[in-house]
Amino acid sequence: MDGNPNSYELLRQVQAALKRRRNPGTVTLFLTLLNAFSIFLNFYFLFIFFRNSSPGGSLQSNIIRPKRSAVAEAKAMTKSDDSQTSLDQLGNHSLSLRKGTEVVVAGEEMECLASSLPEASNGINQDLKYKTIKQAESKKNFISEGGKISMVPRRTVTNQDHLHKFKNFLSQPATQSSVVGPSCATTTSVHSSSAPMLNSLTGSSYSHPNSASDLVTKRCGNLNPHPITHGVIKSANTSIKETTGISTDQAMTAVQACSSLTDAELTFKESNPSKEQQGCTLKETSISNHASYNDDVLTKGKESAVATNTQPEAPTVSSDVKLESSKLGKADKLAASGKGSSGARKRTYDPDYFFKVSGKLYQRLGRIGTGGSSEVHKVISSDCTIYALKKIKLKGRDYATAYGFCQEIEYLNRLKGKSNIIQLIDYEVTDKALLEGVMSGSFNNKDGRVKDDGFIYMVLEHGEIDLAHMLSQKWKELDGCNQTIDENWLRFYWQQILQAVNTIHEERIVHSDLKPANFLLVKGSLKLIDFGIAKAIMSDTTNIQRDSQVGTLNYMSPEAFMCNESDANGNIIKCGRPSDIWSLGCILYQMVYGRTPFSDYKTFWAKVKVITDPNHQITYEPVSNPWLVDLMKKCLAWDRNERWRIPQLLQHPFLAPPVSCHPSLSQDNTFKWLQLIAETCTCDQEALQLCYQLQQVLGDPFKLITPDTTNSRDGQRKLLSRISELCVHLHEKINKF
Ligand SMILES: Nc1ncnc2c1ncn2[C@@H]1O[C@H](COP(=O)(O)OP(=O)(O)OP(=O)(O)O)[C@@H](O)[C@H]1O
Repeated sequence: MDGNPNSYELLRQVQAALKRRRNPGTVTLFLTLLNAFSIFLNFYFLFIFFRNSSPGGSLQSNIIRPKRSAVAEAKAMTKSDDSQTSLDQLGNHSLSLRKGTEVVVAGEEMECLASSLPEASNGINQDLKYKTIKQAESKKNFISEGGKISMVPRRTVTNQDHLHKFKNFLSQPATQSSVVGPSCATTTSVHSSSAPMLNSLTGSSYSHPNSASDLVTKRCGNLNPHPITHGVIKSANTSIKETTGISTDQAMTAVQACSSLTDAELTFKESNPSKEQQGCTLKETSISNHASYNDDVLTKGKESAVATNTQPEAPTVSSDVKLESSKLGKADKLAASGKGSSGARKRTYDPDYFFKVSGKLYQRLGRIGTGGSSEVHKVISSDCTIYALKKIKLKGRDYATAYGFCQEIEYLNRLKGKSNIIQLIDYEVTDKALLEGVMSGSFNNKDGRVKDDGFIYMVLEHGEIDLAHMLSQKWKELDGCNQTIDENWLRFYWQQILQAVNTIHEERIVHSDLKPANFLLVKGSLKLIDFGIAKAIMSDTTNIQRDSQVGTLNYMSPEAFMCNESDANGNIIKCGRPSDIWSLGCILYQMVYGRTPFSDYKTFWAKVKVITDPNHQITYEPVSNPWLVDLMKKCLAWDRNERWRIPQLLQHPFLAPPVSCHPSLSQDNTFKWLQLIAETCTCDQEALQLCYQLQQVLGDPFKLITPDTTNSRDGQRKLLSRISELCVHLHEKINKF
């Protein structure tokens, strides 16, 4: 009653007033009514008091508070992107809300709120939460919206909006941060659609199967039914020394090949010593390992050239391998074809997929080219280096030719370490007598033919593309543009060609088969290949006498056709360095005009006739740089003694910068003004050419008029009109600048 002092005061005042009005009956009745009203009021306030202090009194606020708290937390967490705790909470919240949405159709918010109450912080136990839900369910102030039963009171519409936002957030693709951490599993179950993508980004256990190394393993697994260890993959990837020009398949094949070879090496680390070759360590043990490995492949039916076997069976065959490797020479084919394998597993390699050279195995990656006498294959060694393997069949060839092929090995050995010559890595001549004869210079069976099924194998540095292909590509690019090959491109490669040939000439070797196909681009530089018909120059003479007439028709010098014949003076015609220079002239001609000088002569005899004719004039169409024509002429002089040598060619003005293309201009003061003009029109090739012609006419007028007409009016007129003609043209050109 302390809580209602004003009501008593009011009562007393009413009683006093009534007494003053002296109406006792009415007053008594009124007082009775007033007391009754007072008692009712007391009960009413008492009821209100107890109602407010009961658990039900705080219930409503509890319902609202955690609801707000949940939404606020959810909102806060949508903003949070890096707090681990918040992310964990997000995982819990998202799961709870989803559960509420799916299970409790009516009263989704209540279910959600009950399960989302932060138990530790608000101290409400599960029972209270249960009561909260029940009491809330029993309330009558629910609304129905659009046919959907909603337990949300009207005054919590704003909270409902937040919840919708929160749910929207959950239905969006999860952010990267949402999948990080231990909650990602939960998140994955909620975001089923985005889970796979998310998993690949996480650092959790989900991410592991998709990690980069596993991807490699998986990819390799597609090709290779057997698992490849991480170590093997790593080793393969890091040791591939050259991949240029390998297709993805080839690269994968190479990696697998390496993995198989490396595995074999790891497994078979036995007593065989390792050898250093060209900076690459190739283990002898790999021979037998490959042999055994490939025999496994064979036994399994030659499924694939790249199939690798890292299964534990490999070590068990090592002893067989060693026995077998000694018999490989004859047993290879038998083993390969499956013939002769009398139950026991043959431990040899499959020649369809591998080459064996000097006991080392090289896996085939594909055929690069076929020459007149050989096949060239792209191969990969056990240390994952790409090489070219040249295979020459000897059977049926005359010994002179076979001898020449063996000599190629000798020359390549001599030219080891020369940067512009293709490097010989390894070789094998199966006809040992032939090789010994060549090496010792004592071979004398030059008339017969090779009867045995012998081969020459040469493992060579691998080139990307040969000059013939480069040229045809270049001309294809220019096709229809009415353009000539870019002069700088020409200068760049011409210089490299000259330097390569100079290297062999300095070694007293004449190549004799120079042509664009025999210059290979290796890591951006041209290197000389194919010394099959090369000849060494004897020490007592500058020329060599050829045993047989060979070469490639379009590039053959006049003397190459007449080799060993007698000239008009009765001297034996020999081929030497100038013969190579002629071939270089043909290559340059092709680089400039896109065809060889004698390509118009189609038949063999027509070509022979025209090339050997000293009076034949090679046609040179005008080109922008007149020095180029001059350079070609210096190489294609019919008389071999007139041809320039390589050191001279390397100094030719064509290889010098444009302004100094006209050296005489700078040497003679008389022509200083011409030089100045030339300097101002370096961008205009026609103007440059006019300067050059003017300089020639002024410098050497006898090219235009004969000495005896110099003093005649006609001669002088002719000279002056030519000079003025050139000056007028040059003037017009300069006016256009
Ligand atoms: N080391 C190499 N790397 C890449 N490709 C090569 C290599 N050696 C040769 N080739 C390719 O193989 C082709 C034939 O090679 P090569 O000229 O050595 O054989 P050949 O039988 O002597 O040919 P030919 O005598 O007809 O000129 C070359 O034109 C070139 O395209």
